[in-house]
Amino acid sequence: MRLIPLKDTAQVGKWAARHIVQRINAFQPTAERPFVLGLPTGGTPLEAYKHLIAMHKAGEVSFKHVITFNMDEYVGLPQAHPESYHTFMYRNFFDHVDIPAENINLLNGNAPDVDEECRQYEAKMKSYGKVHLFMGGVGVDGHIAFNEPASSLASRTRIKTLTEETRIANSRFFDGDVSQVPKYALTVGVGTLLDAEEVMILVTGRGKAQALEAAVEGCVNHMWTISCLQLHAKSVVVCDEPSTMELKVKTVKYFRELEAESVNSL
Ligand SMILES: O=P(O)(O)OC[C@H]1O[C@](O)(CO)[C@@H](O)[C@@H]1O
Repeated sequence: MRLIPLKDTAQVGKWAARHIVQRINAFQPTAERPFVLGLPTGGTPLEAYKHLIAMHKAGEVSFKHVITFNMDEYVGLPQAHPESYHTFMYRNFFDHVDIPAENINLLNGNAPDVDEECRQYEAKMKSYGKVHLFMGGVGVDGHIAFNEPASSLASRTRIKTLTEETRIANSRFFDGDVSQVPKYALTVGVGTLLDAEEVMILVTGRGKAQALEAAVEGCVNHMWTISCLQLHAKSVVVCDEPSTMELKVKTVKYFRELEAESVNSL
């Protein structure tokens, strides 16, 4: 695992965007051989999306031959709802870059048969071979995508019940009213994420400190599904200073020295 200890949210977003752009450009995608990118929603990746848009507008990257798969979507929320992950993605990213509509994949939380929807999503992902890079965030309770505590570390895309903690955390997007936050979501599984060639997780804010500790210093455990990163051959965690509050000083120092070149390049 790589841990990139940065100062603040702005640096985390910039580092993440630059990493994605480097990966896409090094891959030299074409229509026949597209780059497959997994994407999250939430407050954490907003800075990364802003930087990706800026880099696109500066001519540094094209998304013409990039296929995207989003991590998750609420169940039962109309697609056009301002807080659906569908709306989020178009508003914060897709509407501002050159990605063709047919390259965008989002789970349909209103599908008449959600199990079939999830099966088809996995099958479509597999049809491209693999996801080359999956970007994600982490929940306060350590969930990765919407794999809440005690999700199987072998899980695939499926419907999940959201915990009260997650619904309270996300109520900030629903006028602070928990009752408006959907109770269920469709989400890629932990196993789905582990199949990606590379997983990059962004962690910002004091509220995520315990989750970061579980990811980096804890044991692999289904109660903190973020800890699955320790099983991945190529995972990178990009974090800000407040989120490192629960890590040992020596852990942060170790990674700061190890990643000095990368951190100082910002
Ligand atoms: O970035 P936020 O808003 O704290 O959200 C955290 C988490 O919520 C989810 O976005 C739900 O998809 C998680 O995957 C994400 O990491």
